[in-house]
Amino acid sequence: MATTQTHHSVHITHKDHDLDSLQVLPDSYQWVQPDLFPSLQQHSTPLSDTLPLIDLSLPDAPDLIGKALRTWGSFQIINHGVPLSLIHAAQSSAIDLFALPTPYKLKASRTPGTFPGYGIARINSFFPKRMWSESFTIMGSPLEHFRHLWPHDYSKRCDIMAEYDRELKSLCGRLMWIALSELGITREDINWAGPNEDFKTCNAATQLNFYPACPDPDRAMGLGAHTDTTLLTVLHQNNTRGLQILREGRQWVTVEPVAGALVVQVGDMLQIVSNGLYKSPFHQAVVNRTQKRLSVAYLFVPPENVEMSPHKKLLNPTQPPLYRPISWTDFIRIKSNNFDGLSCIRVDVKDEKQVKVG
Ligand SMILES: C=C1C[C@]23C[C@@]1(O)CC[C@H]2[C@@]12CCC[C@@](C)(C(=O)O1)[C@H]2[C@@H]3C(=O)O
Ligand SMILES: O=C(O)CCC(=O)C(=O)O
Ligand SMILES: [Fe+2]
Repeated sequence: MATTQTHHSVHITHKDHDLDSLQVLPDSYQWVQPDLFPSLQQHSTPLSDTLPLIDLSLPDAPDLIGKALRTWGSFQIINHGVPLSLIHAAQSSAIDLFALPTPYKLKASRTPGTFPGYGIARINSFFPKRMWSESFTIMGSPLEHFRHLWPHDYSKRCDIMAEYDRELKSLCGRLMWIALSELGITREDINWAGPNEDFKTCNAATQLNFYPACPDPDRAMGLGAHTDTTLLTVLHQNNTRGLQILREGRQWVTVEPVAGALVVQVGDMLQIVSNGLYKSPFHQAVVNRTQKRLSVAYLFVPPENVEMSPHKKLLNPTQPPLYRPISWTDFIRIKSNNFDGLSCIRVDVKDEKQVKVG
C-alpha cells in the first residue's frame, strides 16, 4: 500500500474492461490486501458483533447513537423519515445508469481534476490493483451529465436526485446535532451550522456505486479499505451483502442489509471536530459471484472554506487537540495525494505544547 498517490488514473477510458463481460478475473484485478491492518492476522478469536441497528423514532435513539459513534463510528437506522419510495427511485435510476452501454456512460465521464460524473473511485489511485466497481458522482445538479445519458428522459431523474439531496441533507442535519449533543456541544457552540442552525450551508455529493457480479469474488475487491473524508456518510445498500466495517482495527464485520435501513458512518472531518472521540471507520466493499450490488452513498461535508478543528469544549490540558485546524478544500487536496490524510494534520507531541487549549 502506498501512502502517496502512485497507481491508476481514476478515469475510465475505452481501453478499460467492461466488467460485466468478463468470465475470468484479469491479473490487473487480482486484489492484494494492503498490509495496513497487521492485527487482522494476529487475533484468532472472532468478535461476533453486529453493527447496531437503531430506531431513530424512539426516545433512546440519541443515547444509542452516541454509544455507537464512540465504539463503531457507525450504525444503521430505521424510521429515519426518508421516504422509501424516494430511496427506491434513486436506486432504480442508478441501476438504469450502470446498465447503459459503456460508450454512453463514457459520454458522462469525469473530466480530469473534477469529481462529478462517471468513472472509478478516487482511491483507486492508491492501490496497485484495480477495483471491481464503477461509480457515478453527483455534486449539485447532474443535468449536464444526465442529458447525455438519457436525452429524452433526464428531467424526471434530475428531480429525483434533487429530492434525494434535500431529504438526505435534512437527515444529516438532524444526525449532526445528535452526534454533537452527545459530546455536550450545543447550538451556541457551533458557528458553521448556517442561519437556521440546520447545516444547510454544508455541501454534499451523492455517489452511486455499482459492483457487477464477479467470476472470482474471493480474489477481487469492489472498493478497497478506506475512510471517508466527510463529516458523515449515509449509505443505502441494495439487498446484497458487501459492505464491511473494520471493528477495533482487527476484524471485518459485514453490515447485513436491512430493508429500508440507512448505514451512517463517521467521516474524517467529524473525527477532527470530535478530537478523535468519534473515529471514521475503515470500510470496504467485497463482491459476489452471482449478484450485482448497488449502493447509494450520501457524502455530507463541511462548508468549503470554514476551518474545522477539534471543538474547544472537548479540550483540556490532558486532552490536547489531536489535529490542526483545516478547511474541507485543503483537506481534500491533502487526501488526493495521501491515503492517510489524518496523519498529515495530526499535531505531534512537540507541537501539542505550543497549541493553546481552551
Ligand atoms: C465528497 C466527496 C467524498 C469523496 C470525494 C468527494 O469529493 C466525492 C467522491 C467521494 C468518494 C466516494 C467513494 C469513496 C471515496 C473515498 C472516493 O474515492 O470518492 C469518497 C471521497 C472521500 O470521502 O474522500
Ligand atoms: O458500497 C458500499 O457499501 C461502500 C461505498 C463506500 O464506501 C463509499 O461510497 O464511500
Ligand atoms: Fe466509503
